[in-house]
Amino acid sequence: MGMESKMFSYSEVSAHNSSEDCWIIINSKVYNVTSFLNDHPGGDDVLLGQAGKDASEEFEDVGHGSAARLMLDEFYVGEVDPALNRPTTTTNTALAPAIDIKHNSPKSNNKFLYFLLALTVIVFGVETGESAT
Ligand code: HEM
Repeated sequence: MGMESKMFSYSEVSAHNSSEDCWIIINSKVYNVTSFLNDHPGGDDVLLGQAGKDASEEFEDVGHGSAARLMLDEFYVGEVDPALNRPTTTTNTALAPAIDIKHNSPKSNNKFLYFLLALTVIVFGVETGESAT
């Protein structure tokens, strides 16, 4: 019964995307709502529409009351790892695998690689600028 919470990546959560196994993310917390699908006052279809995804905005937009917020604890299974956090737009995630291949550690921090890339661009920019003058 440790206090530490289980960490999941977005791709791990996204595998739980069916009516037999339905996880959703709300405000960086992961909820297993499989058993709640039939009981949700807003219907199972809206939950299944968000299955395996970040439903923070959708959850807030509905204006869920305190009853709904209190229920969240019941379904809590862990958190999404901030280091593996990505926007829900699919465009950016496409970059991640290509960068991971270049790095031998699976725990590699892509932010650091992006920083190095930015630094390289800046340094080359300055060099080019200097030689042009
Ligand atoms: C674990 C997550 C969720 C829980 C525990 C939950 C719980 C509830 C509860 C208790 C209500 C009744 C009204 C209230 O108390 O505010 C409700 C209504 C509703 N929920 Fe959720 N909800 C969850 C996620 C979602 C998501 C992700 C969506 C949208 C994609 C959604 C859409 C709705 C809608 C549209 C209603 C209104 C139904 C109506 O008034 O006819 N819910 N929800």
